[in-house]
Amino acid sequence: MTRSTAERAPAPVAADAAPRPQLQVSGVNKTYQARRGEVHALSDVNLTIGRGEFISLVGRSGCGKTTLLRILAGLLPPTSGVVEADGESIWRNGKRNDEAFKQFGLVFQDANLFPWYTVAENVSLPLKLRGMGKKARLARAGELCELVGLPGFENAYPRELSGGMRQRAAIARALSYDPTILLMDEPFGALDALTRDKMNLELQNIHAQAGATVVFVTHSIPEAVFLADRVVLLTPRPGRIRSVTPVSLARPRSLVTETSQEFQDVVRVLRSELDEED
Ligand SMILES: Nc1ncnc2c1ncn2[C@@H]1O[C@H](COP(=O)(O)OP(=O)(O)OP(=O)(O)O)[C@@H](O)[C@H]1O
Repeated sequence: MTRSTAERAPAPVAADAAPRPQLQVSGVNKTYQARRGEVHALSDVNLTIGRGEFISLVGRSGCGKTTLLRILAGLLPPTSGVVEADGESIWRNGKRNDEAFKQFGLVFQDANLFPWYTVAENVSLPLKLRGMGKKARLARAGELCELVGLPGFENAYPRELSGGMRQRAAIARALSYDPTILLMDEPFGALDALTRDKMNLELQNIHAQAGATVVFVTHSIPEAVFLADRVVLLTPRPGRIRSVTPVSLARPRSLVTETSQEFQDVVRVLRSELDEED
């Protein structure tokens, strides 16, 4: 296992070298103006994310995970620094580049489904907003329900679904317009342990099929390691990248993977890094 600390933005590459990374975070800082004074939430964050890569973001409460994800998601401007998707800057002078954000899908801890819409209507809502006709978008919703493990629930209402099923519908909705980048903020944080295990297995399959790049925020180190190609550990006050740990466990991973020595070694290293902060 090779590891790097506080990854820096790479040097520019020649035109004929490897393709450009999908997401590039360079020198990002974020300071909030709070009543108790300034909060330096992120300090000099540098990260390069490849196409199709699965990145888990972990760290103690308050280390800036959500702040970083919200900056990537176009919901919060950085105080300084650059974020690029496919070489396009997604923030310009504090203003969002809406064109660049069309390729992003977002999933949060709360599924945020509209209770008066069926699953299919919720899942296909982004397609409606993009002007797709009803027949085509409901057909697409059917495919997505299949993909996320909700076949036969197209006409159910959110109140008829379990928490895990609602999160599946939220993932299907985020995938409806084929985003190339999926940003997920503790999507399974409110689920019980067994459902969470199941959702992790399914997310792995969805990621393999949809091929999107994923940035996944979690408090759970085992969950982070199970899902990720690389785990990014943030430390607080101010939030900065402490380490980037590649996870080379073979895919597809199963629950048996978690009993392997390699899995447990990676989890132990990350836990001990967190403990060093105490
Ligand atoms: N709107 C805000 N105004 C002022 N300070 C904020 C605001 N949002 C976050 N912060 C502060 O910025 C820091 C990073 O917060 P953030 O929510 O990004 O951390 P986190 O790692 O996602 O935490 P958690 O794991 O608890 O969700 C914290 O010190 C937090 O108090």
